Amino acid sequence: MGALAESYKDTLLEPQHIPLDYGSVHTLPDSHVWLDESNESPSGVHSTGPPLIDLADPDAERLIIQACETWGVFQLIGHGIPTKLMEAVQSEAEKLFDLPVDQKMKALRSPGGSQSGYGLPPISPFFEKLMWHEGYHIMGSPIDHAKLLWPNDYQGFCDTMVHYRSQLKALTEQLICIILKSLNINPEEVAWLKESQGLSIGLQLNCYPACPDPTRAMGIAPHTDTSLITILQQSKVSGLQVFKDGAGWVLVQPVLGAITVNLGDFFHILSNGVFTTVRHRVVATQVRRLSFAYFYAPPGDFIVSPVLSKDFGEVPRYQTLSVKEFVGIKGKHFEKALSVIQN
Ligand SMILES: C=C1C[C@]23C[C@H]1CC[C@H]2[C@@]12CCC[C@@](C)(C(=O)O1)[C@H]2[C@@H]3C(=O)O
Ligand SMILES: O=C(O)CCC(=O)C(=O)O
Ligand SMILES: [Fe+2]
Repeated sequence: MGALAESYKDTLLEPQHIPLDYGSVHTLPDSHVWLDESNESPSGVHSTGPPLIDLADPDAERLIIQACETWGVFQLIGHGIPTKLMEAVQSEAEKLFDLPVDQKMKALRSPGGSQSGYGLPPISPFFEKLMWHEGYHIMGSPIDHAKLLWPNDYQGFCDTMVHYRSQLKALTEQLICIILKSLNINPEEVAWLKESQGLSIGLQLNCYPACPDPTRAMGIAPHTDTSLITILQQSKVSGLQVFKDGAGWVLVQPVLGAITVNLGDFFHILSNGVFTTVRHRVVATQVRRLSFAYFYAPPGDFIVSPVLSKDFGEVPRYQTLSVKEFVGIKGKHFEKALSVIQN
């Protein structure tokens, strides 16, 4: 199923690491109070956000590379993902998160197992407080878990998710080719791009329930993605913020029909630190917000080695290691993982 299935597999999920029955909670419990960390730099919210790029623009490739260097995130239109499909994913996910909590608990992610299923973000054990979040992760076939949720009516959900995943795969690989070429790597020579064998692909459905006290809660704590790139579909409700040096936390304002593209840790290492692995978080909101994140990483045995050149530097800033090894280091050291492998 790929190396990402092993992410955070040794982080200890305690009994409290299960989502609350959010519908029945009307004040923020102490377990979920992050004080005003989620509000630490309100000024940043007013800065201009990451660029909006049209993939059909003749200049798109240059703009994408520029965004990889400066922001590590951009919004994309002209991406070819059908609006109908994006809407279908939204409505299937709504149907899922609308289920009574007892029903959702039947598909609870099992500790030590693969990442699939219902639960809090796997990074939860790194924090003292809990996030105002419930998620559902799909890795490999969605059928087994969906059957637990809807014993007689799982096909529509599964077909939609599988169709969405395959459309996103094609788009993701198109973007990866553009970025690899800028690193002087010939995509034709990258075996996993041609054969798709052993790739790590995960589709995470995120739900941030309506929060009674959003400024003191946290949707998803700051993190970088353990991926090459992540494709994110935000709903109309804003909440995603990215950290930009000099500006602080900057809102990624949802744009109708656009998708958000994040660079993850592996492109940062491959580019010898020139492309940004964007640190981001999600603030809690007064109204429910859904988002869908598609994570793409190379096979576990792929060796990630910084590209060296005049443009990317002649001295490697990071150690060479396999995807699997980095996933292990991330699971242990989380936000410090990149500094652990720094030369
Ligand atoms: C495919 C992936 C990427 C994972 C690990 C594995 C399965 C779940 C993903 C997320 C989804 C929610 C945020 C995050 C930070 C988390 O807690 O779980 C992500 C994490 C990562 O990007 O590291
Ligand atoms: O909800 C969002 O906009 C972002 C979610 C996210 O960062 C993730 O799933 O890794
Ligand atoms: Fe993320």
